Amino acid sequence: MTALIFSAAIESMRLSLLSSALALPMLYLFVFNAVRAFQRLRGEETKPLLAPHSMPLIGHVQLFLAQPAKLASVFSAAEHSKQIFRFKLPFASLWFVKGPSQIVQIMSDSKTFDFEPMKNIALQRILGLPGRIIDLANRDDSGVGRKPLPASNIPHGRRFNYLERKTTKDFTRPASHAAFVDKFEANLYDWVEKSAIGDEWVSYPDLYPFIRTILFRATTDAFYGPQLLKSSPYLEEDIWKFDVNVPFLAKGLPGFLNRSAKRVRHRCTQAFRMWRVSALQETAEQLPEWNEKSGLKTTTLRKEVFEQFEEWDDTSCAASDLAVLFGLTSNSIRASFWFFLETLRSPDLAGDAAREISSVITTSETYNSTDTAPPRFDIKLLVRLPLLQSLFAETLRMYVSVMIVRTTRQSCKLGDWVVQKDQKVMMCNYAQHMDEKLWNQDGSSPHALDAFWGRRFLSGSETEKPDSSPVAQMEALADQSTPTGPRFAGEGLGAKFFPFGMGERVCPGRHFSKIQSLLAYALISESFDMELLVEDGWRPRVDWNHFGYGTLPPAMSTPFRIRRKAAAVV
Ligand code: HEM
Repeated sequence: MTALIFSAAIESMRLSLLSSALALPMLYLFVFNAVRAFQRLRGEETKPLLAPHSMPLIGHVQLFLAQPAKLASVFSAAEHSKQIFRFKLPFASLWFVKGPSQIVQIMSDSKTFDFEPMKNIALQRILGLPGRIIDLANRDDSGVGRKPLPASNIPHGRRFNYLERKTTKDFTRPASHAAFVDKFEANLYDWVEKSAIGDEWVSYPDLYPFIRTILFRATTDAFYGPQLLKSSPYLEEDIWKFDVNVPFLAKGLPGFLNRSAKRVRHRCTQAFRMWRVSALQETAEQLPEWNEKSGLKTTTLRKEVFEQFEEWDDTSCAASDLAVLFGLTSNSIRASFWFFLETLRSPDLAGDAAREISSVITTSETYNSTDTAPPRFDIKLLVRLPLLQSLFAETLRMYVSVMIVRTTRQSCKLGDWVVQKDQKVMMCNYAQHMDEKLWNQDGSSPHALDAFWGRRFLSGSETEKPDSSPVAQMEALADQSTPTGPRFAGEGLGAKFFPFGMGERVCPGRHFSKIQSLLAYALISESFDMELLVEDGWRPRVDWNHFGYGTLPPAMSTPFRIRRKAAAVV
């Protein structure tokens, strides 16, 4: 009996303990739901909707680390009218911004939305720079504008982010850019003239490495001068190995999972270390815009900035040079590959592109292997040709994917939401470029966004009704050079189309990138016949492992054949 009473007492104690243990979370849940319901009623919910595919405990980790194609489709499918979604990652939540006006707000307000996460991914993870340099960059809260941000106390000489960026961007100064383009053009012509390809067809297994080699050498020699690749001929191969490893490095995964990633990065850095010793001897003041030893002035200006900061040693400077070479070549050369591929795939586009190109040739002879030089182009007019610009823009729309991340420096309002300080927000240009509701509002366009349509960025073309709005008529009157015919309409599209980012951090290489693709296509297609050896309509799959890190590379080879154009019959 006693035992029964005792066990009944124990049972009742257990139940009361259990119920009080349950009561607390239930009370919490009740209060939480009541607060949320109240906030919802007042339109003040504190967190945006969770994105799909979150898993218990690990949230969206798997999606970000191992399912890039699925991530791309989640980004693209998210409705922009809902503005913001939330991804759960360990120790952090990431707000993914889809609303066009919120994207414009973030990109144009660098006082509130700090570039720091992008810098940290690049310096710490991708380049593996030591902590003292990351601290230097992170302690500098003065922004990258000429005027430091009002809240900052950093002395001018310690404004590392501003000084480094200013000297790197020196290549966009008109005189420097002109020297860069001149050299790039000369290097391309040199390749055309010296190439062993004759007037018999030669087959190649893959168009991507073919274009890559031509453009990598022409671009790198133009920026750094020819000494860099001469002293380290293996750098070209290594940089593309490094390129393959960038997604791995950027994710911050443990090194033992991929030992070759750091090895290749080390070899690339060593190449720059060697080059710096012999190339960067003079002061920028003594140098012309371009010289054989160190290329553009920017390479020496950057060295001079690094010398002002004791945190930077030789290896770190060399790693930073590697970052510039990577920025200069990776995204834009891949874009050039897709430009060639998509244009050559369509006889209709290739034919119209050839007609446009012939209108900006400045030399009269048609090129052939024996008696005349390759044609010359008016580059200023070339980059304004409507169809060529549309082809380039459509290439970027289809193949560029950059995850752009910022952190809030202070709490602020973003659309319907209040964002707390230190919240990471992310946008992805690919998600906007593939959003049917943004591009095809009334659902009437026959041109799906997952198919390349080279005339998408033309207005007033035969494929579209001419734009007869008063604004279009005013523009046509003002632009006497193209009074009729299609016009390029790919600028000022805001958050619908921003392959190069926007605002203060817009890509400084965007003009060069366009020149690179258009000039390379014009010169090579005018000098050689090229044919893809693939079935009609075929195109290589993209390599989704690079989703979010720039222009997507192809995951398959594209065989093709090429021969020098036959002599013109006079
Ligand atoms: C198709 C080619 C390219 C694409 C799609 C591309 C894309 C981008 C994007 C989206 C950003 C902005 C990132 C952000 O806002 O967080 C950026 C920044 C940058 N890009 Fe490019 N880029 C290309 C070519 C180039 C080239 C040729 C260079 C030449 C050096 C270059 C150098 C840079 C640099 C230095 C920055 C950082 C700017 C800063 O610190 O404010 N890019 N790029």
